[in-house]
Amino acid sequence: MALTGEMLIGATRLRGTERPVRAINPSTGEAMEPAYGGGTAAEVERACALAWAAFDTYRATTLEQRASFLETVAQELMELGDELVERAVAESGLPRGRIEGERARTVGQLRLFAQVVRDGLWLDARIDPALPDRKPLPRPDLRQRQIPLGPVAVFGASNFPLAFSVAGGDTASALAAGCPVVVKAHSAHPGTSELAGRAVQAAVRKCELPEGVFSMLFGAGSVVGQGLVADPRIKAVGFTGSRAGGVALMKTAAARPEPIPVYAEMSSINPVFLLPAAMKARAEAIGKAFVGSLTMGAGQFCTNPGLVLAVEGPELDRFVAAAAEALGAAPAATMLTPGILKAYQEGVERLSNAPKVQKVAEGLLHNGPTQGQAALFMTDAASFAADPGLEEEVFGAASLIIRCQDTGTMRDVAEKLEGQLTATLQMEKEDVEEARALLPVLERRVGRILVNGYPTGVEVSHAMVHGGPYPSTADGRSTSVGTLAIRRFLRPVCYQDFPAELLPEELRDNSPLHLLRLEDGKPVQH
Ligand SMILES: NC(=O)c1ccc[n+]([C@@H]2O[C@H](COP(=O)([O-])OP(=O)(O)OC[C@H]3O[C@@H](n4cnc5c(N)ncnc54)[C@H](O)[C@@H]3O)[C@@H](O)[C@H]2O)c1
Ligand SMILES: O=CCCC(=O)C(=O)O
Repeated sequence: MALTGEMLIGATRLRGTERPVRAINPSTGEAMEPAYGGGTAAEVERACALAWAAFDTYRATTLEQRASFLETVAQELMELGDELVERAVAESGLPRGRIEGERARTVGQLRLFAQVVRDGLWLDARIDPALPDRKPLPRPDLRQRQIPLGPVAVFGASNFPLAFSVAGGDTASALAAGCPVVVKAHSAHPGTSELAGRAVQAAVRKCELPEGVFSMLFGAGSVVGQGLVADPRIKAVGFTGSRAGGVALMKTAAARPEPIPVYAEMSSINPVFLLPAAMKARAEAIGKAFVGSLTMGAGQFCTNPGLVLAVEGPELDRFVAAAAEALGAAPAATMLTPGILKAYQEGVERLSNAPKVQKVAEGLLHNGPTQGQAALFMTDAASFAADPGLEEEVFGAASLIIRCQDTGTMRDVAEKLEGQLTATLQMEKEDVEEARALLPVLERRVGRILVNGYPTGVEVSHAMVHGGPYPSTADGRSTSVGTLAIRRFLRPVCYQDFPAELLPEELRDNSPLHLLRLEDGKPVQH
């Protein structure tokens, strides 16, 4: 498919007139064709108007129609074949195997949401039958279901050009909920975005849905991004990126005459707690595996383990020696964009110059135009507490070890950490009491707690939580990965004393949908 450099507004394609961007191949430094002109307020207006016009028709689609639409998007993505993979590799600098895995994850999550839509549990149908004879007051007939919020603005993320981008998790969950989507494509991978966007556009056409179910705009965050979030027809936002970007969108959304939810996934340093018996038993193995997780994808994961806590002593020395050896052999890796490399280098510089922080290892020297060199630092708990800057995410393969006097100090540090996506415990049976004591602190601070694993590599499933308290996300009550992500784009409506013919199918006494419903407080399968 020839790339055109055009935006997708409903069923049409349109060249943007604002300053064009070209993708830079980060492996070679070369600018790639075609140029992508940016959108203006007029295109934001058109995409939002179409999305709003499509909303009532789209949300009225049957469960089967909507599920089959999601499956068609997955199919269209797969039919792009190698072209999608090659373009994503070229635009991101990520290896082919990683992009192929990401494509499988992307189509897998679309198909998983299709199953979720079909089973209808997300409608959360509830019926409290009328109690006309109840004293002192009768109870009315009350029936509740979830409905979609309305059009959603989705910001493609730079670091997952497929799974967190145009047809990624935010788009899949919003479409599953019944919300039209307007994507603000990320300028780092415009060609990948065009291909994925055209796959979604083709699926809309094939499934005979209203054209406004999906649009995709290129352009500046200040024009297209801000314009979308401020538009009164947009009712929610999905975002993965920088803390500054996410916070700017939260402010715009909160300042609207009608504020809307922003589900922004921003910054997390994902602490790893090395408990004493685990360190005694396998400090070297932990050190080596930790470096594998730290350097995966040039460290450009929001789940990257950027902080390690352990009790000082010979076991920690063994861990540091093993990690330093592994890191010392880690090749420099291509980062997504020159801007992301620069931010990473500045972060490493900041840690290198911080008083009481010691560099314990660095990866192999870079030899490409956009390559980042891994780095490992160490400090003590008091110095960490004294310098809030040490807690800032360094997006890339850099991590900071905190030497603690004892496990109580590890808990004290945990207690003061900002909200995180994940926390990891490396532990043995003998560490159970220490882990038990840490658990309440971690539950208050993070969205996912892992034992004897590493946080990178998020499973797309029903029980997954990829979220956490601020600033890891804007709203810690949600997840952006896994089927629970659909809830972000829904809200409950209650129908009181409705005649049967006016009720939605899922709430009728003899519903043809055969859903599991909560009837008078009890689950009933029809
Ligand atoms: N935690 C994570 O998962 C994660 C992922 C990617 C990037 N980052 C961080 O973000 C930095 C920059 O990377 P990036 O370009 O991917 O993220 P970014 O936040 O700068 O941009 C993401 C998207 O948001 C838009 N945007 C940014 N600021 C905006 C604003 N004020 N108003 C409206 N729209 C705005 C951009 O145009 C882009 O489309 C990285 O160096 C890294 O620190 C973090
Ligand atoms: O970068 C954010 C997402 C991380 C992720 O999905 C993973 O670790 O698999």
